[in-house]
Order: sequence, then C-alpha cells, then structure tokens
Amino acid sequence: MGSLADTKGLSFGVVVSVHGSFEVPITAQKHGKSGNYDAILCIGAVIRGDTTHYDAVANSAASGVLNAGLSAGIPCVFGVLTCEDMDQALNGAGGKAGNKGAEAAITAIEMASLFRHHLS
Ligand SMILES: Nc1c(NC[C@H](O)[C@H](O)[C@H](O)CO)[nH]c(=O)[nH]c1=O
Ligand SMILES: CC(=O)[C@@H](O)COP(=O)(O)O
Repeated sequence: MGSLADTKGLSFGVVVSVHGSFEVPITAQKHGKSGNYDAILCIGAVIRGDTTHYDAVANSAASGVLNAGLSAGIPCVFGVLTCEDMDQALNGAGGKAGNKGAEAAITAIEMASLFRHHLS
C-alpha cells in the first residue's frame, strides 16, 4: 500500500497518559480542538475480564475517538487494542500479529500529511 506520508512541516507533540481507554476520547478531543496538532494518535489496550465492563469500555473508546475526530476536525486515529486475553494483547503489541500501535502511528502521520498538504 503506498504511503501518503509527507512529514514536511509536521511536528510531533506531547505524549499524554490517562487512566484508561475510556478517558482517551475526551483527552483526544481536548487536544484536537487546541489547534496545536495535525493529528491525534490514540493507543491503549482493553482486555476482557469477568464482566461486561469490557464491552462498555471498548465500544465507548471506539465511538468516542471517532466522535473526537469529527468534533475537533482533525484525524484522531484509533489504535486501541481490544482483546479477549493478554495473549492477544501481546500479539498485537509487537508480537506475531504485529505492532498495531506502530501501524496506527503511520496512519496518523499519513492523515496529518493528507490534511495539511492536500485538504487545507
Ligand atoms: N479494564 C480496562 C480499563 N478500564 C478502565 C476504564 O478505561 C476507565 O478508566 C474507568 O472505567 C474509569 O472511567 N481500561 C483500559 O484501557 N483497559 C482495560 O482493560
Ligand atoms: C475492560 C475491563 O474493564 C475489564 O478488564 C475489567 O475486568 P472485569 O470485567 O473482570 O471487572
């Protein structure tokens, strides 16, 4: 797949840690609306436990990141692992399933470039 990544003029900003994936969307929206960033990379891992809390967190994180991007008007890239168990999480965080966070970072760079150079 070809890359749109043209990093000219892009700056790579801050890293913000939050309590959990449920807090990612509001944090992404806040930073996205600041006007200081070309894209927001949202990464994390939601791992199913014994209750249905997983579904609430995972679904909220996904729809929340989507809405944060739509609200802020800049790409908010969803790189949150949603996993049945720790093995799946580890496989997606650099294991045999690859590094989904790194893939999301490439998407964020491509989208930032697209918005800055082709959609502004
Ligand atoms: N169990 C996981 C959580 N739970 C915490 C929530 O994200 C949230 O912080 C809490 O409900 C307070 O609002 N978060 C994860 O990112 N991953 C999990 O596996
Ligand atoms: C994703 C979660 O919230 C989950 O890991 C919490 O575990 P539990 O459902 O056993 O409370």
